[in-house]
Amino acid sequence: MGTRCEGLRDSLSPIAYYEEYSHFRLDCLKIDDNKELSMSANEDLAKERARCDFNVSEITNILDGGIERTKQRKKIESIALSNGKCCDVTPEETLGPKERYENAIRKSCLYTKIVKDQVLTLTGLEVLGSNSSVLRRTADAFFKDISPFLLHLGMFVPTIMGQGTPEQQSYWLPRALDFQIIGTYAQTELGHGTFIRGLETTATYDPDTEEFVIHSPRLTSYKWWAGGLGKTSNYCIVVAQLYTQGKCYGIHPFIVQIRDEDTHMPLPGVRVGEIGPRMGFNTADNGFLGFDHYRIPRNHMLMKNSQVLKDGTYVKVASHSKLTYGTMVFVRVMLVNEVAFNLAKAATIAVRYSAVRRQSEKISGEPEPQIIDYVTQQHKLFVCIATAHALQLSSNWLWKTFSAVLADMRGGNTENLPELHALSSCLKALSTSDSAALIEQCRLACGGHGYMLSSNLPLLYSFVTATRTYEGDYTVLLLQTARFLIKAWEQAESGNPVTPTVSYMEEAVVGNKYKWNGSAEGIIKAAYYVAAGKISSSVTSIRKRMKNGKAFEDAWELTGVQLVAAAEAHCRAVICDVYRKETVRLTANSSPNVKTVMDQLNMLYLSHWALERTGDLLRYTSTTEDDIISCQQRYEELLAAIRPNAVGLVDAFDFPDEILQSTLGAYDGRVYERLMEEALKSPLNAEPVNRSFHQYLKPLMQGKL
Ligand SMILES: CCCCCCC/C=C/C(=O)SCCNC(=O)CCNC(=O)[C@H](O)C(C)(C)COP(=O)(O)OP(=O)(O)OC[C@H]1O[C@@H](n2cnc3c(N)ncnc32)[C@H](O)[C@@H]1OP(=O)(O)O
Ligand SMILES: Cc1cc2nc3c(=O)[nH]c(=O)nc-3n(C[C@H](O)[C@H](O)[C@H](O)COP(=O)(O)OP(=O)(O)OC[C@H]3O[C@@H](n4cnc5c(N)ncnc54)[C@H](O)[C@@H]3O)c2cc1C
Repeated sequence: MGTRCEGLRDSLSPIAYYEEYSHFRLDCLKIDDNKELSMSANEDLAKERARCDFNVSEITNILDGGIERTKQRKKIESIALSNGKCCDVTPEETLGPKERYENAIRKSCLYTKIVKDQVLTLTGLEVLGSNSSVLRRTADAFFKDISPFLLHLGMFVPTIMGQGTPEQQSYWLPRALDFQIIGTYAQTELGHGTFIRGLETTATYDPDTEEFVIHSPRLTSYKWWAGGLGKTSNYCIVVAQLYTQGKCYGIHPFIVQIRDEDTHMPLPGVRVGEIGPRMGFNTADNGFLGFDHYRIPRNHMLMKNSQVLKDGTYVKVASHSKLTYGTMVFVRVMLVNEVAFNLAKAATIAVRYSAVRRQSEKISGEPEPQIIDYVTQQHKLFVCIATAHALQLSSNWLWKTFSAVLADMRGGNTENLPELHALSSCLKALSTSDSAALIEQCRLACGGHGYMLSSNLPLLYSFVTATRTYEGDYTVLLLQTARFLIKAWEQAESGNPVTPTVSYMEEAVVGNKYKWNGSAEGIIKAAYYVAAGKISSSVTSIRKRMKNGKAFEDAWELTGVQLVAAAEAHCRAVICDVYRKETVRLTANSSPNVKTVMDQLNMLYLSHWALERTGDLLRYTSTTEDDIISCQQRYEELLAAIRPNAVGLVDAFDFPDEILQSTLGAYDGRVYERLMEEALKSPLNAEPVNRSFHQYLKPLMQGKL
């Protein structure tokens, strides 16, 4: 295709060039007829699939959580995709902000109707809970960016379920699940996101009318950011400082109607709008919201964990003061799965493209190699596949832990909540941070074409990098985990029992140095020793600072960098451990080749992180330089071993093209054809000469401006 353009620009006048160009456009569109560029799949990809030595669907089933889950997912996908209305004729990224939003609403309604009429009847509510990733995955066939309804099912409904009394649930849930009302979660304000005890919106109880008066006392108290708030939602959860009988009881959740159910006009006393263009999330109408002494009925306070009686008496029901934060914990757990899924998409795009793309010469005069044959490319990409597995399996494990703690709490036992909070915080922080960095690595691995929006890599990045910030910023959440770790260390030091995920401390407090052994179990143990070493160093620093006269808070603050590193190391060890154990468990009955390739990926992940942290290994364990050299050698052997199966491994993620939405990553590998097809949809190609030529360019070029 390149040869058709060569020299055109040099030999033709601009107008002739455009004329020639528009002719060229038609030629391109005729490519299918004259077979100059084939419609058939790329040959290199076909060869890659032929050389794959394991059964791809076996790994698909493992990742889905079993063969039945795969069948159900495929059924749901086929229902959604067979509808045929999910694809945009005009790429959504080429639309203006209003059209983009309107198109997103059109598709959200269409998708919701399919889910309500066809999916829920098939699966029941399970698809909204433990199996919700199926719906999330299918939704990506409809939205390249984000649905304005994301927060409705993602946070509004879960908050009612987690914070509402049974009566409140039976009133609100049927309306919400039937989409008679659409809601969001408005917690963050202009002035405060992280420090939620500092929120400024007030909810003051008036016993005379049995109402709460919701008020935004100043600009910084305006709600800011909630997805779907700007234009879509007519209800929302508002998190506000509760005042009753002259006393403030801290933040509580309220259900607040903000728009008329019929006209959709904002109600009197409510000021609502959209916050303006963002790095991503541009179809999600993130909004602002302010209240002017706006009244809501008393029973719109979500009262499962605490209540305000008719006379204004405050009653604490819950046994743990942080249960109001429950929705955040739930979403943090969900996000680990969410980013694993997006990283798997990026890896699929980059690996397939790297099998199609040929560049440079390894040996003079030889054909250009597929770029996936460069070991540096393998180094960039295979860790992405392995990390997607690691995070997917960790997310399944975290979900099980979450469900168990939730079941305990239903029986009034909150004993394991601190451990769940520490785990969900650090796993959310690390999974989002790793995924964002690796999606960007995938984009870079695709060279210039990765920069095209049609590759889908930039949008995946803009979405996933936001997950590192929202639902608790990376640093802030790791510091939460660090609080738990420091306390656990002190417990272990004094010989008291500690909870399962920190049991490694019991051995480490004795002060042994771990001797490296290159097995999977050995690397995991070394990772735990690194975590223990960093926690111990942090404790020593805090104590030293306190000994020198600092208050605990100051000593803690000054040790912040070490504390974050300690929490990161702890979380990395947990991921390595869970990934290993789950791989062994899930492949126990697999065919030998599946076992081998899953083991290779797992070892690759472990060796990768060992090599990334050689300084820590040398400092906190008895690892030697020779050990590092042999680890590096093993890592390079693993790259070579995985190479023939790389395309098979990303095929196992089983993304239909409609969900992947990428010119570079489609199953058939027709990369260049798709790039050109998408380019031709650019609004700038609708006419040969843009009017700005006559208005500005021509006068400039002819000296008449
Ligand atoms: C797939 C669905 C996609 C949905 C899309 C979502 C779009 C985005 C939505 C949002 O972003 S919504 C807004 C989310 N906002 C946040 O996440 C705010 C982050 N901040 C916090 O969570 C908290 O403020 C804080 C950082 C945890 C601090 O809270 P606080 O100041 O109240 O506590 P501390 O004094 O630091 O700690 C006291 C004590 O409480 C324990 N703790 C804190 N949080 C929890 C919890 N969630 N559960 C259990 N325990 C908790 C903490 O560990 C301390 O314990 P001790 O050390 O004293 O024992
Ligand atoms: C795309 C997107 C969607 C969102 N959707 C919603 C939504 O639907 N509903 C909602 O309520 N909110 C939403 N948010 C808001 C989000 O939850 C907050 O932005 C997030 O919790 C971070 O808070 P912040 O913006 O106040 O950052 P800040 O707290 O101001 O953080 C700024 C910097 O200060 C550092 N910092 C802050 N506190 C500390 C500390 N104690 N110790 C050390 N460092 C600290 C942070 O690490 C960070 O580097 C959304 C945000 C985004 C980007």
